[in-house]
Amino acid sequence: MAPVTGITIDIGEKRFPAVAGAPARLIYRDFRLEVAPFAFVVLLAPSGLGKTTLLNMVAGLDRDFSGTIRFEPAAGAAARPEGPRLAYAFQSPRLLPWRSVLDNVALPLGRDPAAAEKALAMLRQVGLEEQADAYPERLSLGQQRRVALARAFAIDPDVLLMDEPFVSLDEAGAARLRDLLRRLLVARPATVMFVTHDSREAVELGSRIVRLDGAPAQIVADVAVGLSPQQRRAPDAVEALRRQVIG
Ligand SMILES: Nc1ncnc2c1ncn2[C@@H]1O[C@H](COP(=O)(O)OP(=O)(O)OP(=O)(O)O)[C@@H](O)[C@H]1O
Repeated sequence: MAPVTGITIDIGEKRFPAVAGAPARLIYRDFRLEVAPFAFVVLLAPSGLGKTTLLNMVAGLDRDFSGTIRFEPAAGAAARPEGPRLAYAFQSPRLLPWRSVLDNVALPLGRDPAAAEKALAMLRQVGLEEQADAYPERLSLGQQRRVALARAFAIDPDVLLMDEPFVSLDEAGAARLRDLLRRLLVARPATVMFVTHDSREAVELGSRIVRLDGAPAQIVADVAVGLSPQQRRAPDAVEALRRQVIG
């Protein structure tokens, strides 16, 4: 099993300079968040607050900030010499339109000789084996999001970063994808940071919900979710916790 890692985020300052008429923006100052190995942390915040910016910094895509992001293997596990395996599911599925569904899933596996076989096994798990040779444009948005999940899990990630991966779906479609995500994580546990502005989605998925607000962004609520899988399906329990989170 993957040496699932914890994440210690310590941001001194993150700002965006002024561009074309828009003023400079201070997004984070003295921001600290520790994510335990195997946690499913949901970051809940209104639009434009800096959630995507935070994931980009954790992913190493944005290094223009002061502070540190550290990954530490779970107790007893050895760190990978090459660093943790990170998967990032973006807000839009970001599939390559000129590659087949299978090739899109196989892409992060690089030169692994078993890449095609592994990608097909992942597609089977997300229920899209029959679409392996299709091109992404032929798929519905829900199916494209499934392919994006298959691609994220194909590398057996230690850390999974997810930026509103289920937006723009109808509620039934989003619920099916949440179920699928839960099943995939049972098979391959990972440390998850999941961004959403949907408090119900947060309660249904998270083991911990961190709500951000203000500018610069601060943690205004940090709630451990102690619901059993059955309770998560009970509207009353979900609603009670949702109210606790949004205050
Ligand atoms: N490259 C950039 N240059 C300047 N400003 C930026 C840049 N990227 C983001 N911003 C600004 O920083 C703020 C935070 O952006 P971010 O995308 O992290 O928000 P978010 O919380 O993820 O919002 P959303 O839910 O709408 O995606 C926004 O006001 C955005 O306009």
